[in-house]
Amino acid sequence: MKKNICVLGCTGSIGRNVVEIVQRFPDRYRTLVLAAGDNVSLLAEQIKRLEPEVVVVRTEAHAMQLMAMDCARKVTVLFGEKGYEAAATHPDVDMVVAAIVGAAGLLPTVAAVKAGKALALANKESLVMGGKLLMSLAREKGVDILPVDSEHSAIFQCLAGQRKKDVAKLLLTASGGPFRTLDKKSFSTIRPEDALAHPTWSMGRKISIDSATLMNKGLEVIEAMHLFSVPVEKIDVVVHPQSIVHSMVAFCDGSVMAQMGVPDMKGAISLALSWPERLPLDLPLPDFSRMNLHMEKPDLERFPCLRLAFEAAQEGGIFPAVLNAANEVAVEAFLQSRVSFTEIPELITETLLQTENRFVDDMAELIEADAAARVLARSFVERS
Ligand SMILES: NC(=O)C1=CN([C@@H]2O[C@H](COP(=O)(O)OP(=O)(O)OC[C@H]3O[C@@H](n4cnc5c(N)ncnc54)[C@H](OP(=O)(O)O)[C@@H]3O)[C@@H](O)[C@H]2O)C=CC1
Ligand SMILES: CC(=O)[C@@H](O)[C@H](O)COP(=O)(O)O
Ligand SMILES: [Mn+2]
Repeated sequence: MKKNICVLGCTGSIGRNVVEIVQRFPDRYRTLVLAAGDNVSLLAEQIKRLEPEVVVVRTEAHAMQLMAMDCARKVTVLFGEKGYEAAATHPDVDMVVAAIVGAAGLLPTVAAVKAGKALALANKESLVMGGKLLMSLAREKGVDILPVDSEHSAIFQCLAGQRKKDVAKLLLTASGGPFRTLDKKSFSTIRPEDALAHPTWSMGRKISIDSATLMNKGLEVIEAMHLFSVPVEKIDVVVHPQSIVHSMVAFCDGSVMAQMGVPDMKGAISLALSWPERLPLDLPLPDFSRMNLHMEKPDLERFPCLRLAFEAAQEGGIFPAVLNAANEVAVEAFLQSRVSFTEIPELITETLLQTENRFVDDMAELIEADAAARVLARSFVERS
């Protein structure tokens, strides 16, 4: 039987890869629901190719624009928060791929879990913000969360068939980003186009900047804590510029398992769609005969975002959500050239310092904390 899929964030870097895989395996998958943000023209193309029943866009104006197009005649067009929720909970959908970027992905992801849908999770921000709540909801609903993030997919694969009590450490690999070897004195002159040029992966704009500051790895540490129920003390980051080892797990007997492959997200995405099966993707194998795999320690002094994320993970409460919100504001401001590269961690630090931490037990409080952190962070952008 075909698996009916809803792709949240179908027009993004992850979403386009999902669409490619679905088109390649039409006997296995059908995209019943496609949810984009603002890219109406790409969504229109995807509608022609995939013939979904339902599509969602961010605004009513986008929905009107789409409905005026020939390709959307037979499609139900929805928009906004209610639209994403309807998409994620559509009764005929078997699996939701959560690939909206940032905090905007939280509510549809929660809706999918509440509706008991299998979840292929790319949107790491939802776990950073509300990991405890989301994971306990998933347990309550018996929902399988299949990680799409390459490191978490790697760890998931290394853990398969292992006993949790035998795990000594999760070792998350980081490429180190485009400035791994750059002198700290030059950091203040980094331009958005320099930071967007990721050395190994092709990804959306926000995550590319996060990789350049190493905040991506910080967010991934928090994501791993929740996904694998492991305390932060059992998670290490290893810089590995070639991005061939996607991550590793060390066990109590000193054995270390690594998952490897070329840096192409189709591997992790297809595994989340097909687990426990594997699809014949024909990706090239890494050329080990020419490779000298390099690993080194992360430099927390040049990349303070990673340190901030470790600290927020240790603090818990609303701090990871505040860190995430401030980071989203800072990255957006950096992309608009309103703050410099070195001001990104400064702005996050200021936001955390001005926030009193507290522990919350519902999503509404978490969203309130996110909103308050954004107001603070934006005020720092205005001042800078
Ligand atoms: N790219 C990668 O290789 C990896 C990504 N991830 C994670 O996956 C997620 C997606 O990343 P990526 O694909 O790179 O991001 P992109 O920026 O390429 O795509 C983001 C997607 O989200 C949609 N979107 C943006 N804002 C909103 C909003 N407010 N409401 C609804 N939809 C919105 C966009 O729509 P539109 O374009 O139509 O406006 C687009 O479809 C992120 O959380 C990222 O951290 C994790 C591992 C690897
Ligand atoms: C592909 C993927 O999973 C990204 O999150 C990737 O890890 C980014 O690279 P960095 O290791 O540079 O953050
Ligand atoms: Mn990753």
